Amino acid sequence: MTIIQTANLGFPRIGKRRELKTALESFWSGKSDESALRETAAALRARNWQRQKDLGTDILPSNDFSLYDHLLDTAFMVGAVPETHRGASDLDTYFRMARGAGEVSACGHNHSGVTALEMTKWFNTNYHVLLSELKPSQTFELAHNKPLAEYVEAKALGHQTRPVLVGPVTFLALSKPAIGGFNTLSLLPRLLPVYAEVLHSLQDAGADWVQIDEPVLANAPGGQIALALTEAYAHLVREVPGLKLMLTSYFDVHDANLDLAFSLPVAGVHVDLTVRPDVLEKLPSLAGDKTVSLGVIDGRNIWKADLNALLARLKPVVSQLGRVILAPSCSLLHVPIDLAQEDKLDSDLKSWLAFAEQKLEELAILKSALSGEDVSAQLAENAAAIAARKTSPRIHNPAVTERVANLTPPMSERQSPFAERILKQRKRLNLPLYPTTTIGSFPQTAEVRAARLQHGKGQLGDADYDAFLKLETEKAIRWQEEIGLDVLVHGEFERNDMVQYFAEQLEGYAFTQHGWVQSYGSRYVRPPVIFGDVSRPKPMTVDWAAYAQSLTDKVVKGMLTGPVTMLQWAFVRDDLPRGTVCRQIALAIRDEVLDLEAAGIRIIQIDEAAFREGLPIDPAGWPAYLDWAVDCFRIAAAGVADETQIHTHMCYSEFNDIIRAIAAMDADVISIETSRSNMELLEAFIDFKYPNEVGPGLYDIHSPRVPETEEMVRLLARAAQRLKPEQIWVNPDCGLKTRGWAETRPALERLVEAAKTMRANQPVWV
Ligand SMILES: Nc1nc2c(c(=O)[nH]1)N[C@@H](CNc1ccc(C(=O)N[C@@H](CCC(=O)N[C@@H](CCC(=O)N[C@@H](CCC(=O)O)C(=O)O)C(=O)O)C(=O)O)cc1)CN2
Ligand code: MET
Ligand SMILES: [Zn+2]
Repeated sequence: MTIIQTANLGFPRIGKRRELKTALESFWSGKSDESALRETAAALRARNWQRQKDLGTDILPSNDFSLYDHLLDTAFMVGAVPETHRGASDLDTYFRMARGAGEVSACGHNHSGVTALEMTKWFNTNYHVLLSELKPSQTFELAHNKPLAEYVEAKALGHQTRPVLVGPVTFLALSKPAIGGFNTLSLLPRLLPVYAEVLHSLQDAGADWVQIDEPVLANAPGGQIALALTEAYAHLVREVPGLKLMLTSYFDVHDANLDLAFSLPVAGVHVDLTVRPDVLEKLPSLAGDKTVSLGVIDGRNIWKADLNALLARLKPVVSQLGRVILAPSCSLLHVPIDLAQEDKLDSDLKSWLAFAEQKLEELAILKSALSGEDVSAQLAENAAAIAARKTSPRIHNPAVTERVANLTPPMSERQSPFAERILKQRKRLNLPLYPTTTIGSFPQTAEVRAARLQHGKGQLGDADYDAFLKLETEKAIRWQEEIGLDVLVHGEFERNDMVQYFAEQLEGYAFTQHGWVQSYGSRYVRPPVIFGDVSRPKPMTVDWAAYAQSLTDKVVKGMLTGPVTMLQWAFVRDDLPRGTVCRQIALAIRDEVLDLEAAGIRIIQIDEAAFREGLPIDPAGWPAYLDWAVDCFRIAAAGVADETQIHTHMCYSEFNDIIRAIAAMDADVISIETSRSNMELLEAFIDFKYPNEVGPGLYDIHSPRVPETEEMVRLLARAAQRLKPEQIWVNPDCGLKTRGWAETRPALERLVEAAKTMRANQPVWV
């Protein structure tokens, strides 16, 4: 008889009503103290444990909570704290690492100037982790035993938990080497004793299992990862005998790494079977005496699982295994908490969905069914919902299917090659060398958000809200004119989020009221749900763009979110290939682009912030993805005349390996992030002889720090050594929505100065 248990790998931290965001932002603004923040955090943890238990979860995670980010917690645990970031208290230090520090004074200078750690995407998700910078002389110590504290806290509440740690290899692999040529994995021997100490303390406190997450197992084998994993787990199992380790992979697992994971001396291995369903049948032969944890419920999407289909596949495998754990594929951090809060969702659609809590219920039903209990009623209900969704007429729009089927290659082609188009554009736009612009959004101030909230609640009428937004837009236009920016933006004041705003105006999408998912720190998003064929009933941005353009003689850029990003930052239907869904969106954006052009908008920016994030983790899947992703962008952009200039924007620009695809998108101008890497990211563009124009981001908008003019001139000069001057645009590295005006004003004034300095210093022959 197989022993079957359910487990969760991690529960969302933010609270059903974003209690963590409220508590953090109140603490940061000085409105509440550390004890209030800690109290909210403890209440959230207590509630989460109890709730998971009530939903039938046998194995509860602890240390899955974080005040900001779990990778930062790991750095903090092992004492990887830069001297420069030490603050008045531990918590102060922690937040200085997360957010940087230093008030911007009236003169716009940041006098203490502690910069935040670099952020990067957590594999292919929209969650960001903070990267520690490690030097060859780095040492580690057990500085903060948070895993123990949270284990003990749960125990005092009557819960035996399975603490969660980011594994030592993943931590090192995601750290930044402080000097070139240094491999952070070489620090493993110094790190392992600290991990052993943590594990010992957990064992002494009563833990029998610990979950160690090594999502690096998803990466293609290479470097020294396999060696490091072998060394790490030999060491930890030897040093802490008797404590069982559940080695956890998720998001994907490379075949060679699967064999490796099962060859390590750990007691259990977790596999994400939603990304690798084919692994299920291999498990009985791989398992040996290990406990396998089956990641069967999708932790990245919000569709109800087909429980009957799952059971049919699970039954024969489970009977061959001595002990199995049923689990979500990954931490539930990436999905909203509770569907029951959504009282405005259409009831059909709602019956097709499962959020974190509902996913745990699904696990409990699976366990009961596999244990021979009668859950026929629940299974019948699930079958009915799955069948209803498959056959619902609401998800199909024959006109959309037909339009996608009728796409032809010319629809992805601009009229003329870049070299010809650019001449026509220069003539029409008449911009100076080193044209200055911004990425689109201006500060979403408390006032702007409050007006939107009031409008949503019906307390501010449509006309008043519209008048308010028009005034904000006009002020932004006037100010841009005043400081001398060349290409203006309307400021995006009317938008809640760059994806949600468009999704709300498209058919085929649905929205939640409370479906928040953490993106980084206290910044959350509410990913829309693509449930049906996507189409655009009417123009979405034309009125705002035309209004802004009517205020000025300068060029105002139209601002759109591209199809790949619209797809990537949504919960996407799983009954069509992603490439097909993306083509539907691309056609909707194409219509918008053409309407903007017809309304006299001369530059149209199509943001593809999530373009890189959409790459499959396994490079074997890259060509197929890039093929449709590039085509979708081109479908969206290519309908315009040569004279209309198409811009795109990408943040997190690790471009070296996909520069060909970036060039193939054939945007006339691309703005990218390069400021934190001192223009090194431009290397890809130079090596490739990138032909089109580029706006290398001159300063990091994620920090309140205001750069000096000279700093931006220096960066521009570096860019000018790498690209032709007439290729270069001058802009920040992303939108300014999370910033305040206090730092935005001086930063952009200096950016304009920097461009002027560059123009003045041009050799005459240019
Ligand atoms: N989807 C998405 N992913 C992205 C980005 C992005 O812009 N969008 N940018 C990159 C970085 N990630 C980010 C993620 C979120 C935010 C962000 O600013 N989020 C806002 C929410 C944005 C939003 O949806 N705002 C709504 C709802 C705002 C809100 O919470 N209103 C309050 C009341 C108003 C208030 O006092 O704030 C409420 O409803 O209770 C609106 O403005 O209408 C936040 O957490 O605060 C920024 C960057 C990568 N991924
Ligand atoms: C995350 S990319 C942001 C692009 C958008 N146009 C903005 O400026 O906010
Ligand atoms: Zn950006």
